[in-house]
Amino acid sequence: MAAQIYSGEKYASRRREISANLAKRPEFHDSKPLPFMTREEKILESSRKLTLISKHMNEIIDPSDKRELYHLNCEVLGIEGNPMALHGDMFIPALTAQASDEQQEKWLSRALRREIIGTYAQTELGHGTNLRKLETIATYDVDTQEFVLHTPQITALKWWPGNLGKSSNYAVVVALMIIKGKNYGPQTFMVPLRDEKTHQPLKGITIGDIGPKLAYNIVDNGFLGFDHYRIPRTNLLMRHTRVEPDGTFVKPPHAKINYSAMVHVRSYMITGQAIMLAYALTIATRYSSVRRQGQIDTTQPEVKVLEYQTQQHRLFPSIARAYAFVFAGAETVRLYERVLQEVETGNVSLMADLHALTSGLKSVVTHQTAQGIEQARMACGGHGYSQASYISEIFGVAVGGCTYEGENLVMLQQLARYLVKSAGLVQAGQSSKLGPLVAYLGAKSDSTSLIDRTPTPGFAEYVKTFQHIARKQTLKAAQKLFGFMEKGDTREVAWNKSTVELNRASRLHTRLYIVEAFVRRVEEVADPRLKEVLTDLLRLHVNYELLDVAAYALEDGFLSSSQLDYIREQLYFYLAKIRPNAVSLVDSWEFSDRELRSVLGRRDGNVYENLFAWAKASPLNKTDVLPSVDKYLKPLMESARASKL
Ligand SMILES: CC(C)(COP(=O)(O)OP(=O)(O)OC[C@H]1O[C@@H](n2cnc3c(N)ncnc32)[C@H](O)[C@@H]1OP(=O)(O)O)[C@@H](O)C(=O)NCCC(=O)NCCSC(=O)CCCCCCCCCCCCCCC(=O)O
Ligand SMILES: Cc1cc2nc3c(=O)[nH]c(=O)nc-3n(C[C@H](O)[C@H](O)[C@H](O)COP(=O)(O)OP(=O)(O)OC[C@H]3O[C@@H](n4cnc5c(N)ncnc54)[C@H](O)[C@@H]3O)c2cc1C
Repeated sequence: MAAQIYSGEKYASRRREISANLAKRPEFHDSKPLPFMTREEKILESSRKLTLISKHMNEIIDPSDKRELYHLNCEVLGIEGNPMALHGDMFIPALTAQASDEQQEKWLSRALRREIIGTYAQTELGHGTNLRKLETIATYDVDTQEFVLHTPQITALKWWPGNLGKSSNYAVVVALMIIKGKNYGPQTFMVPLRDEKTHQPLKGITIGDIGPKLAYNIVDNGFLGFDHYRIPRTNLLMRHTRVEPDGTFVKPPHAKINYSAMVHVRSYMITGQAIMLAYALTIATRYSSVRRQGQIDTTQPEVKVLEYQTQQHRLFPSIARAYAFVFAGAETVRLYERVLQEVETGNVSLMADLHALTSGLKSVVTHQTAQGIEQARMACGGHGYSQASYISEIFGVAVGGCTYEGENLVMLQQLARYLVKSAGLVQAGQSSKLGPLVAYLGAKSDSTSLIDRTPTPGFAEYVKTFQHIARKQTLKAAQKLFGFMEKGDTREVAWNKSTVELNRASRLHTRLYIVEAFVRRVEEVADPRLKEVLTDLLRLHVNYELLDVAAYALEDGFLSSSQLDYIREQLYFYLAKIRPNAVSLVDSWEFSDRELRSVLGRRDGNVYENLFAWAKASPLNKTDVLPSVDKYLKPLMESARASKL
């Protein structure tokens, strides 16, 4: 099953080898539990381990293999980030996709060797979503052939970029490019921030950390201001865009090619989110198979809480989602790598499809992942609330994905633009022009679903029902938009009046895609035992997801209430059928205890002994009487007692 999750036996067994290697190297392990450390201690500890990784990487992984590096980072550094998180996640991808060969020779090679540390500085105090209104300006000075970076007001300060505050000495900075008074929109520049020897900020640079956050606190998200700070013309990243010495602007082959680092993260983060969801579910499912509370049959002993249907309903649909997301994530990464290669040859035709797909997936997956992690926390009762479970940290890190790389409700609208265009083609009788991701929009729907009406061994009837729902909502939302425009609203006003419905269409389209990705993967599985288990999980998934959106199919009679009853019964049937495999389904992700960092979710299942040992290790328990008690509480109680006398 691990080979299914990790897209092949090769990587699944490499993960095992890497974990086994690390198990024998205590210097790579956390020196104490992360929840007991201050932010400063965590950053120091993470830097220590990062240095070890850099020194010994070649002994443990193939450094050219991104997935091996990712696994090494998960095991050793964990999810709370590290001082070079953005270096790998965005700085290198930005240089790879946007720097010219010459620039790559100069900077990318140094970045890969970790001679320099970089980040991606785009968001500002005043603007994150609306990139066209960024306020940092890069004005071209023809005389000196330099760009002058400047922060004209407080809202123009870069704000949020990961590892900008303290760790990075370079950044790919996004700024509005002004040449001879003309604004050429957001462009990307390679900018030195700190002296390479002393790490002191360079003259003209104001820089620092923005303070603690909900989670992800090992990362020093930072602020950055420029005071007429000069960089050479050749620091504009020039793989696709160019500015000649005389200030002539050479347009890229696609207007949004500079957004590639964002598309990179959106493509990869689907897998990252699936893994975080699977972390929380591993913890909660293992714990639920140890925790005994209450009886189902009063003549019998107390049961494991995993026997309760409500507990199964709380956890198993999310287990199915984690599998669905990891399968969909593998597809987005493949598409991203393909688009990257095609762009190299000047073919930008798939950029819009990739952007639409990743915008939708990013939004739906992060939202459902956060929901699933929070349910996993609640499934652990009181102990879920303790940081010993580590689920609150997993939630905090994962939920950041709803905001970063484009706020979810904004990114759903990006997909909606694509869907509306497609709906326009359908309306104009040009369905043959629809791309493969939206071809279903042009197909004719049956009048009713055949679920429970015809013997259906496969998933075709379910897929058709999801298609019907997504198609109906897309065409309806587009019609609403066109209707407002026909009545005289500008497109922008009409768009704003239709966005709730448009975003619903985007979600339904994306949920259809996730179901289809799951079906595609299950159909490929050759081993009959694995196929059976995955088919059960997929059955659970389609019934659960369909119930969740059933209103759309009920309102036009595509599904009847008796079909809905059938879907419900199927859901309950598969909850029970999956129960014996539940622990194996989470164990198949093969997370080591080191990687999970959860006292509650350890493989040995010794929950109570482990919790007690953890509590005893709490720094507060080093002394029996805390200084705060001596200083305040004792005098308080003493004076209360004295006043009573
Ligand atoms: C897209 C915007 C919202 C709007 O941009 P514009 O205003 O410029 O565009 P328009 O809305 O007018 O649209 C015009 C047109 O362009 C199309 N478009 C837009 N973007 C793209 C694109 N990227 N590609 C192609 N086309 C694009 C759009 O569709 C329109 O087309 P039509 O006219 O034809 O309809 C934009 O402003 C925007 O993107 N805003 C969001 C800003 C944002 O995302 N900021 C991100 C900042 S960086 C950040 O947040 C970093 C966080 C990093 C955290 C690190 C975590 C990493 C986790 C990694 C996990 C790895 C796991 C690996 C696992 C493994 O390996 O196994
Ligand atoms: C953990 C974390 C890490 C980050 N790392 C980086 C980084 O490394 N580099 C970097 O540059 N940035 C980074 N960011 C910033 C991040 O990319 C932005 O915060 C994000 O893109 C959202 O933009 P915003 O903050 O401007 O939100 P806003 O756009 O202000 O959103 C506020 C609300 O307004 C709504 N809204 C905004 N515009 C519209 C619209 N057009 N239509 C409808 N509703 C709208 C949103 O839906 C939301 O409800 C990070 C953020 C976080 C939380």
